[in-house]
Amino acid sequence: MFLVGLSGGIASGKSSVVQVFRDLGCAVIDADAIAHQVVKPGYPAYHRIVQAFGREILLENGEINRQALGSIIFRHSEKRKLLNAITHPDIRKEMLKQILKYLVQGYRYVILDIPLLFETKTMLRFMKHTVVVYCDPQTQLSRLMQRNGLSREEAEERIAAQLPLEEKRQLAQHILDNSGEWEATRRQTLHLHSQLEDSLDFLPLRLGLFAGFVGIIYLLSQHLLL
Ligand SMILES: CC(C)(COP(=O)(O)OP(=O)(O)OC[C@H]1O[C@@H](n2cnc3c(N)ncnc32)[C@H](O)[C@@H]1O)[C@@H](O)C(=O)NCCC(=O)NCCS
Ligand SMILES: Nc1ncnc2c1ncn2[C@@H]1O[C@H](COP(=O)(O)OP(=O)(O)OP(=O)(O)O)[C@@H](O)[C@H]1O
Repeated sequence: MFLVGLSGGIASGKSSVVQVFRDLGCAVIDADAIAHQVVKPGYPAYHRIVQAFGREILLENGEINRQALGSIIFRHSEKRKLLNAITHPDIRKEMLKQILKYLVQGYRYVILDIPLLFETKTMLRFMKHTVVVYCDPQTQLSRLMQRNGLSREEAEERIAAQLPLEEKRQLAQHILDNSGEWEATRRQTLHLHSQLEDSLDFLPLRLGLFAGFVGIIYLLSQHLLL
């Protein structure tokens, strides 16, 4: 089994692309969804976050108010580092569990949607392929403002909390350009999917060729000996 690390910038279109892979039946691990899971009441990270950020970041039902926490951590880099230090080890453990689950289920590859893949680098070395979902800066800003109902300043703050998308683009093996119409991105995603599928055939093909070669040598040797 091999791992495919998929990343991008905030609101560049990662979740939309990942949905295409899901629809194709691929195994997908979503780091954002795991980040939401490991901070639920009762989980160890929940208590550490309440200790560090105070009860004012809680909703009435006791759950973490992610909107409130987000507005703190995207504004203050030291708070962001603190939240990352609390949550990232638990996120990594859960990702590892899910990788093992997919391995046992017999999937040949798993797509990991990790927004901070290139920032933290921890998971990077395990990826056979890396993919960046890119869009131009203006498109990213306007999609983020629209989706989250943010002012320009707030959206710029969130974009600045990550490595520039242009830099991520330079670091990835595969780029999906999501600056334009969705249909164009969907087509690129389908093409990438077939490339990944093809790379699956590589090992069985090599084994097949090797077995064929051994077989021919055997037959030739039998023929020559007779
Ligand atoms: C800040 C939080 C509370 C905001 O929650 P919310 O539901 O509003 O947003 P969501 O989780 O869907 O994240 C949206 C996007 O924000 C960006 N983002 C999230 N956390 C961070 C971070 N620590 N640094 C930079 N960008 C981040 C990512 O691009 C992500 O895709 C939440 O994202 C969080 O707990 N983040 C810390 C854990 C983390 O690093 N998650 C990223 C995946 S590893
Ligand atoms: N090609 C496109 N054309 C128009 N809108 C798009 C396109 N691709 C994505 N969007 C919209 O842009 C927004 C961001 O997309 P999406 O949620 O997939 O990004 P993301 O990278 O997963 O975001 P995050 O980093 O916050 O998790 C969504 O509202 C989505 O519907």
